[in-house]
Parts: sequence; structure tokens; C-alpha cells
Amino acid sequence: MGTLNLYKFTGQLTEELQEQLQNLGTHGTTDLNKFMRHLLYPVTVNILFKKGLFPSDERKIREFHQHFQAYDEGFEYGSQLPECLLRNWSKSKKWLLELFKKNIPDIKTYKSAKDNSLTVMQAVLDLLEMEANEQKSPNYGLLLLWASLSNTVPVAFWTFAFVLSHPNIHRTIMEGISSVFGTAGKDKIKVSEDDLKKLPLIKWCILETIRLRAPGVITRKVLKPVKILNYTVPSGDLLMLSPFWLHRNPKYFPEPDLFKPERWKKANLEKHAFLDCFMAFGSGKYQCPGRWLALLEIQICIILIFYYYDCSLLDPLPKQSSLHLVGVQQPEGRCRIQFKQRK
Ligand code: HEM
Repeated sequence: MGTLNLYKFTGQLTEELQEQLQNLGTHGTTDLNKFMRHLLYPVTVNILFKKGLFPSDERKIREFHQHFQAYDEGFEYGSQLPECLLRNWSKSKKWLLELFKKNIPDIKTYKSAKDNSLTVMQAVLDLLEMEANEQKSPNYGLLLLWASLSNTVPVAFWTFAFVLSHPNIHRTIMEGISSVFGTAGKDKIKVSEDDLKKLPLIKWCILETIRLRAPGVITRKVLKPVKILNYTVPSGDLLMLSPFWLHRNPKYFPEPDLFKPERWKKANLEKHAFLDCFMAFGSGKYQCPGRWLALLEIQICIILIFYYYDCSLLDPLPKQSSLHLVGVQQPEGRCRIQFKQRK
């Protein structure tokens, strides 16, 4: 998932996203959060684990959504409290673990029809086999599933909502997409690394969204006493850093509360460097390994939606919920969009 292999995902992501968008129909009104889940759950699962792992049967899709959402919503408490206190959360966790237990043999032997490359989960399974730790495979599967969906879906939601609530930015993005891919049509398009480079505003919008909706805290347990200024923090204590508040410091991000994608012009994104003090993906050894894939997935998602559909927001930009400290901020209340296929 590093930057070297990243663009090998471009074709797959474009195809999977187009497949899902075909189910959307020609026009309609829908809840934006639900829309993003229906688009990104199958795409992410089919790419990271194996094509076809995401169910195609209506009832099973509903079951997956219900259990993943219950697991995601309860994660902060569920990962710390005894499971007997959180029956529903525990039930959904077991359901998801069972899904992986059942499918791991198929994931292991899966071969892509196009090339022989491994999926991300296959690479994880190989490592577990080398470490003779295979009994933990379903748990790693669930970790990868949660890490890949729990932040990417709300970031895609917010990016879309921010762009639609800034008409000038929306217009510039639409013009950019038309200049690269031609006027809208119903035909499938291919998205290349070069095309993405011609549309930097989309990437800036995603990063600006992540800056504004960054995780509340990132935590580390102190293993050896550490001196910070005049304090010595003893081992066993927890040290926390808040990307959310750091990103609101005007010293590092002038006019921090405004959605200003153009501030990302200064970042050397070609060299894969973010702006100084941008900490939404953590830092150091345990920095998010999926960060470049997440950006790529959301970029392509935005390009395709705007290429095929004219969209508008039917509700004001929702507030962010203050319930979650871990992970990016979730929206509070409904936010509907209207979409109509472009001719
Ligand atoms: C915009 C979307 C995303 C955001 C904001 C995000 C953010 C984060 C953060 C803050 C961490 C903790 C870093 C630390 O402790 O220093 C993390 C860890 C992780 N992320 Fe992401 N992430 C995103 C998308 C993804 C995706 C798409 C994947 C998988 C393909 C992924 C896989 C992981 C994994 C496996 C870890 C655990 C790393 C470890 O503990 O060594 N993330 N992410």
C-alpha cells in the first residue's frame, strides 16, 4: 500500500466503482452517508481481500451493513470494556470474524483474473504464515476491514459535502473533470496516474477535509519514562496527541476553521509530503499504512460521481458529532443529496 505500488490499484478501483455506480440509476434522492457506504463497502472489500468477497445478495448486503456499522459505532467502547457489557457489539464482532473464518481459505487461493498480484489481505496472510500465527488470520482480517472502512467512508462523505457546499470549488472541479475526460457520457472511462495529476484540486479538497475532520486523539503507551520539557512521564502512562486540535492552531493553519483547499498548494505532494503539522494519519512507525490508498480511492470516487452525475445538497452541511475520539469525525443528523445522470 506504499507509494511505489499505489497506481496498480487505479484500474481496479475505477472498475469496481463504476460497477457500483451502475446500480444507482439515472436520478434520485438519497442520504449521502448511506450512499457512500453502499459505494465504498463493496469496492474496498473486493479490492483488499478478494474480488467477489462482498455479498451480492440483498439480504446478505443488509446483514453486512448492519453488523459492520454496529461494530464501528461501538468500537471505542468495545475494544476496552468486557464484551458481556456490550452484547450487540460482541454479536456483530463474532459475525464479522465468522465471515473471515469461512472465507480465509478462498482468499488464500484467490488469483486475480488480470495479473498475478497479491491482494493486501493475501500479503498479510503470507506474513502470518511465516510467523506461524495463522490462527489469528480472522482477527487481522477484521482489523484491516475496520481500519480501511471506518475512516475512508466518512472522509468521502465530508469531502463530497464540502465540495457541494462551495459552488466555486464545485464548478472548478466539474470543469477540470470535463477537460480531462471530455463532456459527460454514459460510457466507462479509464483513470490514469497522469489524469489524477491534472486534477490537483480534488486531492487538495480531500486533504483539507481530513484536516478539518481529523481524529480526536492518537494514543501511545509509555514504555520507558520519557522527559518532555520539565515533566517526566512514567512508564505505563498514556500519551495522547490531538490531530483535531493541532489542525485548528492558526500558527500552523491560518484561518483554521475555513475550508481552504488551496492551502495544500504549498505541500510537496509529488514527493508524498503533507503540510507541516498535519497529523491525521499519525506519525512514526505506526503511521497509517493505508493513507495513500485511501486518498486514491476517494479521488477516483469523486471523479466518477461527478463525471456521471449532476449532484446537489438538499440539506445544510451537518454538524460533526462529538461522540468519537478515535478516528475521523462522523456527521450528526441527515444530509441528503439529489443526483441526475449527465447527458
Ligand atoms: C482517510 C482515511 C484514513 C485515515 C484518516 C486513517 C487514519 C489512521 C490513523 C490516525 C491511524 C493510527 C496511526 C498511529 O497510531 O500513529 C491509522 C492506522 C492504521 N490504518 Fe488508517 N486511516 C485511513 C485509511 C486507511 C485505509 C484505507 C487502510 C487500509 C487499506 C488503513 C489501514 C490502517 C492500519 C492497518 C492501521 C494500523 C497501523 C498500525 O497500528 O501499525 N487506513 N489510520
